[in-house]
Amino acid sequence: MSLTRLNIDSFRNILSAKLTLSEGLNLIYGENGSGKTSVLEAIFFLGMGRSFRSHLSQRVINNEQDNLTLFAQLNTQERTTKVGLRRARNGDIDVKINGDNVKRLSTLAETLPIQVITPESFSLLFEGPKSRRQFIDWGAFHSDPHFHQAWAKTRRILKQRNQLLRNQSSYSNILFWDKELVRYAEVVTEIRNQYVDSLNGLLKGIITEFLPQVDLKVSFTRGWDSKTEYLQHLQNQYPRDLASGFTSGGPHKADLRLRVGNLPAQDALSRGQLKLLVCALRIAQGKLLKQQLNKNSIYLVDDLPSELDAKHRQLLLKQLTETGAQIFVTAIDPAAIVDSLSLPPERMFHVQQGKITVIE
Ligand SMILES: Nc1ncnc2c1ncn2[C@@H]1O[C@H](COP(=O)(O)OP(=O)(O)OP(=O)(O)O)[C@@H](O)[C@H]1O
Repeated sequence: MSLTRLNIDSFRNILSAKLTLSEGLNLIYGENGSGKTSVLEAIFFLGMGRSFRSHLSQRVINNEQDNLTLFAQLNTQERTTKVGLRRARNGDIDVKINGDNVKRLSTLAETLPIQVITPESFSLLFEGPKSRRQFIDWGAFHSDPHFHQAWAKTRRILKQRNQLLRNQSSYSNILFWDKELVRYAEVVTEIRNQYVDSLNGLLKGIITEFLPQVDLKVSFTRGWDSKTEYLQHLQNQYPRDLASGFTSGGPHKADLRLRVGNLPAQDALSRGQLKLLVCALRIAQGKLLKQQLNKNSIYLVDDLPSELDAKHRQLLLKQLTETGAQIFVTAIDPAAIVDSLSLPPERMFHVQQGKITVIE
């Protein structure tokens, strides 16, 4: 799976670009503020309907325009898919796949499995469990078609339950919802657990190459006491939940634990090593998707050279290219990437003040 064409209109400082892409490595280079990250962000926006940089989608629309439009042609072995997205400043969003309107944005995500590695990816390890949960859920979503609905139901019921708690409802009123909650929470937890298990196998090999001295342990915690059935847990916690107005334990508290020896990974590793760990996790996800569904991810790697020495830059590029995935990397100095590759990148783009030229 790869993007063969990408049209960007009115996205950040890119007014108009029509790009023919390589199915292998695409290098995007240019000065600070030229628009390199915006190209990656546009691809992500097309796949996810949102930005990886800003929660406010209207920020990505060019300041002088009212709408942005993105279009891509996606090739798999079997077919060509055309994906288009238009986002207006008033919040309206139109998504089309092969000319047909698409209602659920998850349809887009299924079509485009995108992996992002940015300098902010460290948040995967630092920013509490939410981003680690999102990491697991990226894989759970792609590896099991039941995940999306079960997780959406779980969140809906949790919201309902919290409302009842805030209304001081008796447990007999809440019990009905708890039984429903348990049904979906078990599906979510089982898929997540299996996913982390499968990932672990692949991760070991990658870590051995990237961080050979590091004794990394990755484990999944489901979000409530490991020895108690969820229904029992909810019942036990009811008085406390009633006082806080919030369901304290459950799949909304699941986490991925990353430990080196006896320490959390972020306390044991340097910044460069953390970057490699994040890359290893993302590469393992891509490899697993390929193994499970024969689907390639698309990698967006912003500012690849930063924090890495030449040897690790080389290793990372080698591992990324070995996934067989389409890769977009940005760098200020193209030599930092070109010199780390045995073959030149398949395509190079130079970005200057939002204008993109292909380097032949
Ligand atoms: N909505 C917008 N409309 C117009 N220009 C914008 C908008 N949002 C951001 N910009 C500008 O777009 C430019 C592109 O920024 P971008 O982050 O893509 O650059 P970059 O090449 O990745 O830079 P760096 O190397 O510093 O990370 C910035 O100069 C920014 O000020």
